Amino acid sequence: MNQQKIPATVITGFLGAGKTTMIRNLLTNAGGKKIALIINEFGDLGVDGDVLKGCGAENCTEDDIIELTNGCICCTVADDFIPTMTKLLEREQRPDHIVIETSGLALPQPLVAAFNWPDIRTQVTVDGVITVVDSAAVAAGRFADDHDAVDARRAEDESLDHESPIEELFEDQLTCADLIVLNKTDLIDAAGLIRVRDEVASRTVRKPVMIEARNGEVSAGILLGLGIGTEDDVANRKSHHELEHEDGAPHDHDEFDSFVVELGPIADPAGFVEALKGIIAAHDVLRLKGFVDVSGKPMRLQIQAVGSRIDHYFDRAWTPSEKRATRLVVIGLHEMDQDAVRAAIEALA
Ligand SMILES: Nc1nc2c(ncn2[C@@H]2O[C@H](COP(=O)(O)OP(=O)(O)OP(=O)(O)O)[C@@H](O)[C@H]2O)c(=O)[nH]1
Repeated sequence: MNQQKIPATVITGFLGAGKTTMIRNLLTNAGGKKIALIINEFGDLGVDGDVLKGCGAENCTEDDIIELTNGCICCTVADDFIPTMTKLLEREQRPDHIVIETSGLALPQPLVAAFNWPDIRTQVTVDGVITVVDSAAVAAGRFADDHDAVDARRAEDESLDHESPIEELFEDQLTCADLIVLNKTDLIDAAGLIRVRDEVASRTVRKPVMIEARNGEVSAGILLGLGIGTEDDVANRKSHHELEHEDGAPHDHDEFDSFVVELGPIADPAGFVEALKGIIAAHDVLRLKGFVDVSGKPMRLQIQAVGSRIDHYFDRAWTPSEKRATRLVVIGLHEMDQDAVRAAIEALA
C-alpha cells in the first residue's frame, strides 16, 4: 500500500541556507522523474519561485511549481497547504515525487503532521525531511552567539521562556531532520567543518545522517530516496513550542518581520551592493533578496544577501511583458528598525 503513495520530500533550513540552490540542482539531475514543487516564502516577494521557474527543467515545468504566498507554510496548513495538495493530487497526470521547500522561518513539524490528515495520508507519504544548514553561518556563531541579548530580554520580561528565536528555530529544524545537509562547505576550512559537525550534532537528539555539500550539489538518488515515512514519527520530533505548549496553542512568528522595498532604476550597481552591505551590517538584517533594474542594462540583476554575505549577478534579460523594477525583500528580527532600513535603501535610488 505504502508503495503506491506518492513520496514527498520536505526541504527546510534557516534563511539563506541554500534550499532553493539545492532544489535547482536537484531538478537538473532527477533522472526524468516528474516532480511537483511547492514553495513557501516568508516575505511578500516570490523570489524562490521566480528563480526555480527560470531553470526550465522539463521534468518540472512552470505548471508544476506552486507558490504558497499566504504566510509561513506551518501556520497555513489547513487553509493553504492541504487544499493545494488536494488539487495537486486531483491532477490527471500526477507527479512521481513532490518536493516542498519551506520558508526559512518555518517549523517543519506542523507540515509533517499534516500528512496524517485522512485525505492526504492515503495518497502521499513523507519520504523524508531534509534540513539544509549554512555551515559558514554556524561556524560564525550565528545560531549561538546572542545569549547575552536573550538574557537581557529575559531580565526585562520575566515571562520569556525562550532561547533566542533564531537558535530555537535552528534547533527545531534540526530536530525534525531525517537528513542534514551541511552546505556552503566552500566557505570554511577542515577544522571549521569539524566544529560545525559537533555543534550541529549537539543540537539534535535523534542524530540523523549528516552529509556535506557545496552549492547544494547532492545527488537526486540521495535526496529523493530516503523512504522514511516521517509522518509516523512526528511525535518524536517535537518543536520547542510543542514541548512548551502541550495544550496545542498555536505558534506564531512574531519575533521576525519582513517588508518589501521598491525603487526606481539603479545607475551604479557595484556602489548599490556596497551600500546595501553597510545597511545590512548596521541593522543586523538576516536576509535580503530580490531583483534590481540597472539603468540601461537589458539584464536583470539578482541580489542575494545572507547576513553580511552578498551575492549579485545578472540572471536573465527582462522580458517585454514585465515591468522593470527594483524590488527587494528584507527579513530581520522584530526589533529591526524597519523605517530606518527602508529609508536607507530608498536613499540609494
Ligand atoms: N558560497 C556558497 N554560497 C551558496 C552555497 N549554497 C547557496 N549559496 C548562496 O547562498 C544564497 C542563498 O541561497 P538560497 O538557495 O537562495 O537559500 P534559501 O535557503 O533558499 O533561502 P531562503 O528561501 O530565503 O531561506 C545564494 O546567494 C546562493 O547562491 C554554497 O554552498 N556556497
